[in-house]
Amino acid sequence: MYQINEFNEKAALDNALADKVAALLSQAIETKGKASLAVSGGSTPKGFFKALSQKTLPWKKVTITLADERWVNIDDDASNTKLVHEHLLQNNASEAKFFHLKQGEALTDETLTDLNLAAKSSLLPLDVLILGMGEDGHTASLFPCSDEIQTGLAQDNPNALLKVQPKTAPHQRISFTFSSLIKSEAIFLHIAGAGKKTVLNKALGKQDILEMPIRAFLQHPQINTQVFWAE
Ligand SMILES: O=C(O)[C@H](O)[C@@H](O)[C@H](O)[C@H](O)COP(=O)(O)O
Repeated sequence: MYQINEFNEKAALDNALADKVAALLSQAIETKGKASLAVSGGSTPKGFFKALSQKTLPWKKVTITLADERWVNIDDDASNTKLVHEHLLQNNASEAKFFHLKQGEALTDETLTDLNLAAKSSLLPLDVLILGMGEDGHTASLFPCSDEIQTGLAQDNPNALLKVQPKTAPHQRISFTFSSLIKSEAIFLHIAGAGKKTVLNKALGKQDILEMPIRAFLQHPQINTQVFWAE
């Protein structure tokens, strides 16, 4: 299921999403003493990150991570870790903890196993998940072009994370699996621009999740993905 929340301009969208996420994180902290948030990279979220970073909440009790990461050095401009440190882990949110997906030099099977164990024990299920969407309907690093897409979307995949080698985007990736992301308490799809609305309408028009992986979230019968969109 999904619900579309439309805004007249991106600043209003970013502020509304930041308000909503701040409230959900505060609620999780009140309920269980901690909260976890996974965000996506790309160009869309910078304004949202800045707005969220300025919110007043017990940030020391929040752990932030990424829905996916490019396996590059964290000082590389392509790094989502760099993006989050420069735009979200600032201001009040600088007190939050960060769970690094990019750990070590090579993404070896051993590294992946260690990350899976750590994510499952200290992070999952997520309280709040912010997804982006590419023009091809990928989300996180669940790319339709990748050989790993069926594994990445498998509802019974016991793993939290997987390696992905997209064919239409640069860099080896590490991504949370659909099976781990769909268990998030609250899921948002954050998109902006007319082009992304066209992609969203295409995603809503058919069922094939291998063609457009974002469909696996939008058409899930129990999970209500909140789409936040502005022109
Ligand atoms: O690592 C990444 O690139 C993201 O996690 C990816 O899933 C992103 O959210 C979409 O590609 C949308 O990116 P834009 O916001 O740049 O359109």
